[in-house]
Amino acid sequence: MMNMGEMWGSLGSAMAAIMFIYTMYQNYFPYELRGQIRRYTQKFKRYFYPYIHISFSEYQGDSFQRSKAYMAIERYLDKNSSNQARRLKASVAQDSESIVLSMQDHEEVTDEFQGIKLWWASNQDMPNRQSISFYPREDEKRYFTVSFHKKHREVITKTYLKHVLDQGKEITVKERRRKLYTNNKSESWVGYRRTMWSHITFEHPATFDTLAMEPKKKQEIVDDLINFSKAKDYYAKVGKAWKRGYLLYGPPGTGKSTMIAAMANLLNYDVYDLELTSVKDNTELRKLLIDTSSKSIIVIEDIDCSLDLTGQREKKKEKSDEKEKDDKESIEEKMKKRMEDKKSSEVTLSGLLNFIDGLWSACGGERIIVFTTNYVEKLDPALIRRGRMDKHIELSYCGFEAFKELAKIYLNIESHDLFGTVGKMLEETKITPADVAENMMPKSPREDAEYCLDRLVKAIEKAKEDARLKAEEEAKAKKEEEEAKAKKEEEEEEEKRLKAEKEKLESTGDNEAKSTDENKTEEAKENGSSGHGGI
Ligand SMILES: Nc1ncnc2c1ncn2[C@@H]1O[C@H](COP(=O)(O)OP(=O)(O)OP(=O)(O)O)[C@@H](O)[C@H]1O
Ligand SMILES: [Mg+2]
Repeated sequence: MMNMGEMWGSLGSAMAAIMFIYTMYQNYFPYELRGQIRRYTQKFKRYFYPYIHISFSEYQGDSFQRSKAYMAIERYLDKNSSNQARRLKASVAQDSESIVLSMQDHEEVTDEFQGIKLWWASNQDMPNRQSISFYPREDEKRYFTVSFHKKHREVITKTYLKHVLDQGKEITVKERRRKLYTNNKSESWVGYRRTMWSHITFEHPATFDTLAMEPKKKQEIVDDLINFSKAKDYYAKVGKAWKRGYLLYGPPGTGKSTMIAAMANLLNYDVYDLELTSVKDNTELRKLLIDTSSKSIIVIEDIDCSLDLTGQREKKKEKSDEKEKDDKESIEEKMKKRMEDKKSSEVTLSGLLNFIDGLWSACGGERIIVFTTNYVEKLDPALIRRGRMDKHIELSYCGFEAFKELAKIYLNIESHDLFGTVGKMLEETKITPADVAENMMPKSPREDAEYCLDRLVKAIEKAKEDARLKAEEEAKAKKEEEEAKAKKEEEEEEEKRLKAEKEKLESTGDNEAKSTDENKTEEAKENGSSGHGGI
């Protein structure tokens, strides 16, 4: 029989032996073999325990891209494992500024779902050191394994894994830096890297809080957007592609572009600013569309100028530009330019309609399409019918409600003696929120609320006066035009009258001459016959 002291002694030696083996294992055992050992231990375990293991590789098949599922699981586990795993690695995730902690290879963490316990392990297959590989994936075969009891197979495969992927994707979207894309001319689409779209980080500060418009209308738009972003299942149920079209229309400076930025910031979407004039034809348009990512806003600004159906602004501009260049450009150059212009404008209305609601637009899902225009009445009704452009939003001149919001944003005030005056003036005068904002923005610390409001009052007075003068000028021009028209009509009338008179005179002159001739002939006849008769 061992006494207590001996027992503690042998326990201590056993512990020391284990510690020794562990240290040897950690320090001297070849790293390459450790993974193998772990694998065999796992195999052994699997033999005895009724567990199911599902693994997700970092690279799938021949693809050079990391598997989306692997990346989603990585982000999901990062969030859930960093307080469980002991060995973590830190990195800066792509498109994100924050440091991401993720579990090291061969670490294991647990997760729980609807009361079911699961084990996630991150594994790495040992690289074959004998061969040198060009591709990273050949060298580092990483994969995640999830293990669970086989009685939960149904729940895990059908619900849990979807939950993990969705959550992972959501985390990625939340943490990423959003991008603002613009389309390149198709000449740069070839080569090693396809560059249909160029991008920069999207950092527009506009939000719906800083966008001044009638609060009720604003809330309605915000609700509409949030509703859309959460309605994946609803869209699937009713058999519609998960996209929504918004038409923003109104005069320049009323906040259309600002609203797009606010939409992107609200929903955390990327923005694709599509310049239609640099798209060659409908096929290119389709290619551009399928190269956009999900959770994005595709914007076509000034749609009335982009297509051939209208095109006032662009054409006017081109005409005046052309006039200036007229002397400098040779005829050949002009011809060449015209040919190019023609070539570059082959996007048709039907092409655009297909772009919006054709089959391709359903690929990828969760997209918002926004058109902006200053002249809604010029657009083809087919383009803006509901279903294509589901929501029409008018952004108009600054009303009192919008003014109050701007005063709060720019001057941090909710009331002032001058509010009444401004309110009354805004009812009578058309001034854009851009002008109101500009006048209310303090340009130096000395410019307080009173000073800025005073400046605004003067600006509205000036706008009113300008509008009055413009109206007067227009009325004068109209009157002059009408007078000129009336005068011209009068002159034409007079001319007609004179012509008719002349014709009448001529015809009477002719008749008289004719009748004189006839009389003479008659007389001659008579004389002749009497003469003859007299012989
Ligand atoms: N409703 C608004 N609330 C807050 N700021 C506004 C609003 N409307 C315009 N602004 C300000 O005016 C500036 C111009 O607005 P924006 O570019 O959005 O006008 P727009 O309607 O897109 O004009 P355009 O038709 O010429 O493109 C913005 O920088 C913004 O600060
Ligand atoms: Mg704009």
